[in-house]
This record gives sequence, C-alpha cells and structure tokens, in this order.
Amino acid sequence: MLSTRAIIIALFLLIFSCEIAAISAETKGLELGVNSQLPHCSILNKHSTNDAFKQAEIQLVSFPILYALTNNKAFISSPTEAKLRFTHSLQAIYSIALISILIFLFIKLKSKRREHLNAAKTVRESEERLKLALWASGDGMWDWHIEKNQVFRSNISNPILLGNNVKTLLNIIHPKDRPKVENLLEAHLTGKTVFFEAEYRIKNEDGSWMWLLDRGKVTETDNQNRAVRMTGTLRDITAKKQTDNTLRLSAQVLDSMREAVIVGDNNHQIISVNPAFTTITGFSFEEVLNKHILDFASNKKAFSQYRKVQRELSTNHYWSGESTIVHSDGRQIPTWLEVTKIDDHHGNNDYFVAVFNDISARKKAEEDLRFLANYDALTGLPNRSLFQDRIQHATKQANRTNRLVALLFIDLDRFKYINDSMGHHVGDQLLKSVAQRLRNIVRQGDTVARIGGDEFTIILENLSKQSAAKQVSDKIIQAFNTPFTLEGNQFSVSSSIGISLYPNDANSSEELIKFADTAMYHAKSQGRNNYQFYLPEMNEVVSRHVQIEAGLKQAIERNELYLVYQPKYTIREHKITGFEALLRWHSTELGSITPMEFIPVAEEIGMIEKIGHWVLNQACQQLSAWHQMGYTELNIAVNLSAKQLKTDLVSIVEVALGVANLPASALELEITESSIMNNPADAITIFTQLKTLGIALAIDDFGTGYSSLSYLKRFPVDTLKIDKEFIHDIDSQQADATITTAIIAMAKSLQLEVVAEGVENQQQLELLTLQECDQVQGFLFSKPRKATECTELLRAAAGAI
Ligand SMILES: Nc1nc2c(ncn2[C@@H]2O[C@H](COP(=O)(O)O[C@H]3[C@@H](O)[C@H](n4cnc5c(=O)[nH]c(N)nc54)O[C@@H]3COP(=O)(O)O)[C@@H](O)[C@H]2O)c(=O)[nH]1
Repeated sequence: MLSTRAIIIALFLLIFSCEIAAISAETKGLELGVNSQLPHCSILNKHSTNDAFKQAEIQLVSFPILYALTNNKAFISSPTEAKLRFTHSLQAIYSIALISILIFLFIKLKSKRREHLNAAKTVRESEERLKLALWASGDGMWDWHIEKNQVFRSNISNPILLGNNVKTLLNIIHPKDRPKVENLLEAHLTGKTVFFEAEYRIKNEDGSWMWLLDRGKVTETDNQNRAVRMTGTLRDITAKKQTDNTLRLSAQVLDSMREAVIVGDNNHQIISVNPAFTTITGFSFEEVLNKHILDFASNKKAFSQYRKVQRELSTNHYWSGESTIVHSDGRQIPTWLEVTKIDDHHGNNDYFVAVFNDISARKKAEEDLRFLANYDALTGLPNRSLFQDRIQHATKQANRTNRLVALLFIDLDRFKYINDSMGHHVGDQLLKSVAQRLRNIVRQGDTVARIGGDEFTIILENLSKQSAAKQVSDKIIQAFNTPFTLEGNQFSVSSSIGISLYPNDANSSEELIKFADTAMYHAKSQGRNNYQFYLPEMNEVVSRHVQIEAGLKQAIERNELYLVYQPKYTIREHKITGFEALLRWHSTELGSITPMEFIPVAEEIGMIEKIGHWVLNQACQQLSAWHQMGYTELNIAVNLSAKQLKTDLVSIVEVALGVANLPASALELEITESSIMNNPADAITIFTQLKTLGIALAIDDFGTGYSSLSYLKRFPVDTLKIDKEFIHDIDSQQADATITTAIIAMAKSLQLEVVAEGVENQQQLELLTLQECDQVQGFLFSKPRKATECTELLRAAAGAI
C-alpha cells in the first residue's frame, strides 16, 4: 500500500515538474537540449534545417520527460515555435502521463485485488487445513468470548450438549471433576498458568460419561490485562481413558500376579519385570534391567535349553516347559516357564514375554509321589512296582549278557506274631531292621525290595553260577540268627527263602517271581528258617495250595465240613469219658482233605476263626444231643487254633454253650503247646477267663512245644495230652518212654489229668497203665468216627456195662 502511494505521489511530482518546466520555457525562452545519448539529436540553431527541427520535435514528443528533466543545453530554435511545439509536447506528455497513471493504477488495483484474492484463498486454504487437521486429530475447537460469556464451537460432534456458554458445560461435568476444572480455569484466567489443560468427564444424553481433554489459552486481554477471549481445543479421550484403564488394570494384574513376568526385547534383554519376579528370584528390577535373559540360566543344560527355546520361538512364537533359574542367593529354582513372542504393530517380533512360577513345592510333591509310587515309605526300599521294573530290566540284561539272575523271595517266620502281640510300631521297627540287615548283605547294584507286609525280595544280577544265590541265602539265614532288639526287648525272627533263577528256571520275569514264591512256600513247609531253590515239582504243591484256599472259602456254605469224634477212655476201666471233635472236609472238587493239610491254609488265609466257631457250635450241639440221650457225663474236647485266642473267644464259647444248653464243665478246649508258647501272655489271660467260666482246658501235643515249667505252673489248665509221637515209640525207644514217664510225673505233681493220645497197641497201653496215665485215646480203642457211630459205640459200651 505504501509503495503504491509513493509511486502515485512520484508521478504527480513528475507532472508538476513538467508544468513548471513548461512555464519556465515559455517565459525565458527555453533552450532545450537533447541528451547526446538520444539518437538523431544534434545542436539546432537558426541555420539548422527543417528536418533537423522535425527530428528534434519528434524526439521531444517521444521523450518529453527526459527532455524536460535534462539540463543539457541542446538546441535553440525560435522561441515561439519552440514554445508552441513544447506546449504541444507537454500536452502530449500530460496525456501520456495521465494515461500511464491510469493504466498503472488499473494494473496496481488489479494486482492488489489479485493479492487480496490470493491472501483470502491462502487464509481459506489455511483454515481448511486447520479444519482438516482438527478433524483428523478429532479435536474440536472453541472460542470463548469471556465478557459476553459466549462460546463458539467448531468441529464438535455434539455442540448442543456442551452449550454455548461455559455454565452449560460446567453443569454437565462430573461432580468429582468439576472443582478441579474450575480451579484450573481460574488459575489460567488469572495468569497463574500459561495454559489451561484439564481432563474431565461430561454426561452424555444417554447418561453415560464421556472423557474430554480440554486445552486452551487466553488470546485477548483488555487494557487492564483481563482475559476477554480464550480459545482452545477439545478432544474426546473416552477411548484413550478406557485404554489407559485397561493398561492400568493390566499393570495391576501384572503387579498382583504370583507368577513372575519378564518382558524383554528382541535381543533378549530384560526391559521390565513384575514384583513376583523379585519375590521368586530375589533380584530387583534395577538389578536385572538390560540384563540378558541367559544371565539367569543355571548351568550348561539351561544354556542348551535356551537355544532350543530360541528355535521354537522363531517358528511357533511360543514355548513352554520346565526350566531351572538361579536365585540371587545361588539356589537353583525349578520353574514352569512360558515364553511368547510379541509382534509390534508392524508385524515384527520385537518383544518376548516370559512368565514363570516357582514349582519347587510341586516338584517336591511329585518327587514324594514318585518315591511313594516306587519306594516303600517305611523301609525306604523299592516297592513291588519298582521291584517289577527292576526284575524285568534284569532279565532283559541277562538275555544280552548271558548271565544269571537270581531272585530270592524272603518271608519272615514270626513276624505276624510280633506284630499282633507287640503292636504295629514294634512290627514296623522290626521291618526296618530287617531291611537294614538285608541291605548290608547284598552288593551295591543288587536290589532289595519290600513287596508286601513281611515279604522281601532280593534281585541278584550278573551271576555266573547259582552258588552266588546260595551264598547270599546263607548270609541271610545267618543274619537272622542274631535276635532283633526292639524297644529294649529281644526278638528271634527267622526267615524262609525261596530262590528261582533266570533263565534256568523261568522264561520270563513273571515266572521268575512266581517260582521264587513257590520255593518260599516250600521252605515254609519245610519247617521255616531255611532256603529252597525252586524245583518244578513245587508247582504242584502251590497249585494245590491255591485250590485248597479257594475251596475253603466256600466249604461251610457248601456243607462240605463235618465233624468226627474220637472217644477218650479211662485207662483202668476203659470207660468212655468223652470225645474229641475232629474236623473233616470233603471238597466237591478235591475230595477228602486232611485237617493237617487244610487247617494251616485256613489259618493262613484267616478262615480258621470262622471255621473254629462252626466246629465249636457243632460239637456243643452234638454233645447236647448225647446228653439228651442220657450220656450226661460225657464231655467234648474241641481243638483251638492259636488264632482263635485273638477273637472274642470267651463270648463265642458262652454263646455256644448257652445255645446247646450245656454246662461249661462239659466242654474241654485243647490248644497245642507250641501255640501257647508263641504267645504265653495272651494264652494265660484267655485261659484264665475261660477257666472262670468253668471250662476245662487241655494242652495238646504236650512235649513238643518246649513249654517252660514256670509258664506251665501259671497256665490254669486241667489236662496234659502227651503227643502221640512219644507214645508211638514208647515201647521201643527208651527216650520216649522216659519223656512220657516224666510228663506223667510232672502232671501228677501239678495235679493235672494226663491223656495219652495215639495209643495203637496193647504194649503201649500197658506201659501207660504202669506209668499211671489217666486216660487214653487212639486207634487201639477207636478211630475218629461219625456221630452216629459214636452213639452206637456209647450204646454198646452202656450195654456192656
Ligand atoms: N484247630 C483245629 N485243629 C483240628 C481240628 N480237628 C483236627 N484238628 C487238628 O488237625 C490235626 C490232624 O487231626 P486228625 O487228622 O484229625 O488227626 C487226629 C486223629 O485222627 C489222630 N489220631 C488219633 N488216634 C491216633 C492214632 O492212634 N494213631 C494215629 N496215627 N493218629 C491218631 O490224631 C489227631 C488228633 O490229634 P490231637 O488233636 O493232637 O489230639 C491235629 O493236630 C488236630 O488237632 C479242629 O477242629 N480244629
């Protein structure tokens, strides 16, 4: 604008100068000169030709201003002509100047207008850009005219909601946020802050809350520096807030997680960990920041695992498994680790997240479980399951090496008695001591296992000959010779050992076990405290044992059991005093089986208690029948197994007598001397109770059970029955005669009745008569008979009288 004005003024000055020059020329007679630079110009005078003047005139017309401005002396013509011509020239100059000015002004105006248009366009474009930028940024703009309290809003999705004054906006701000917004606004309006910036919630029409980021600045103030206008932007940050919330929540979740979390970069350097990481590893965040993940690898194994994980991550982006890390105190911690690769927004795998937890407790529990699954908790020896694995392994190994495997099956002979009588804690101690002794006998590589209550096995591998098994068995028998000291008491326990060999005896590990077991049973049947190598014949014994077992379990229900009775006679009058009830079993499958064979099995499988109960009831019923027939002086003797002493024998007896309506004195209970001596204390207790009932008690097979006289004195027994083994040879073996004499004498001194059993011939009877034995029983008088036959016998005897 200024320059345009200057040009117009300059033009007017030029025109004004020309006017002055014209007036001067008119009055003084102007000498006009032509610049020597001008073409065709020369000095004009009165001698000059008309053409020269014409040419000069043309040049004057053509360059009036230059002519007017120059001081050069040019040419002099006649003043009138010059003046005339000059006047014409000036007029032309004015016209030209005016036109030029007008053209110039027109051009200038045009250019100005263009400039304005361009400026307006620029502003419009700039505004467009600003709008676009605001639109793109999602920001709305506001312009607050403070004095009028009017707010203009643009690019705001819902300006009605926000209103056109600040009060409307303040009213919909969340009550919790409003004081903060008001304070921030006040601070800015009063110049305390450079910017106004606030995040707050406003209520939507549907009642939901929208988060806004409001930023502004005072843009105009009055002359007293009071804010009169303020402009700013408004952004909907609800989504961001939700994201922030989610992030905060995620952070809280990470912080509260019990699993350790590591975030690392693509160089596997740690960039973040959560508090559980510190809890588990003992390392703080600062200590591990930028550390390589491998710094926590515990050993070489962990290094190679790391490589594996790397490979897995590059293909599957995920790896999980067990890993061991090192705690800050040097401990190795087993962990369960899960590593995931995380893509950035461009699909690059930029980070990894490793999550792990301390699985020490789980590992310990697993180890315990593994131990429990494979080892006997009491003795710490391999259990049946591990034993089976080992024996399988041993046989396979033997196939490769052409060597022998020996399996020793060991059963303790008196364990049950000790366990039952002394209590389980003593039994447990015994088993532990046995385990220790067995361990001490074998070599490092051999396996000693406990496969059941009192059953142990030993696997001897890599043997060249079977004598090695014999040597070990000898050592075992010998080791058991030393009594076990349990709770201050000494216990003598022996063992029965069965031995089988692979591949000599068995084709498989299963057979090997079976045959060793068979051999062990054989050792038991051979009187215990010995070992037996397996022989094929033993199988028959075992198979019969199994059959008897199975049959016995059904014998009572199938009415296969019955009693026979063997009479007892007074030695002098040969009068029947009573009968001994003897059990018989006729099995449907196996035929007749002797009590010698099936009673031990019944004892072994726990059937004797039930069977003994049945015998007692049957015998009492039969005696009752005889009593009812008039043979009221008869008594009945019933054999007891030692196992029956463990039952509620006294009540069982009472009931049996009560049901049969018999006096207690009509019943005699026989128990073998060896059974009593297995547990004398228990026997004394029960015998005393039975005695109180009035029941007669007899010690059976006397002379075979090594009963001490001190015990004998304390047993409340009535009768001693001399074992038939002594009677059998009483007439031929002096020793047996002497023993019999001694037993009778001792019984007499203790005021006990003496019965000699197994009397088969007259000589035996005579000797016994001489020795003043009280009663006799044996084939000489009668074999055990069925009840009906005995009744006949009774009748016959009565008739004889
Ligand atoms: N716990 C129980 N044990 C019982 C019961 N019934 C029998 N038994 C015991 O079984 C063993 C074998 O008995 P058994 O085969 O019946 O033999 C008895 C007689 O038959 C036999 N005996 C009798 N006289 C003679 C003879 O002159 N010679 C000879 N060789 N044997 C003879 O002796 C057995 C009776 O023995 P004992 O009981 O010792 O008096 C045996 O130990 C029975 O005790 C039962 O119900 N429960």
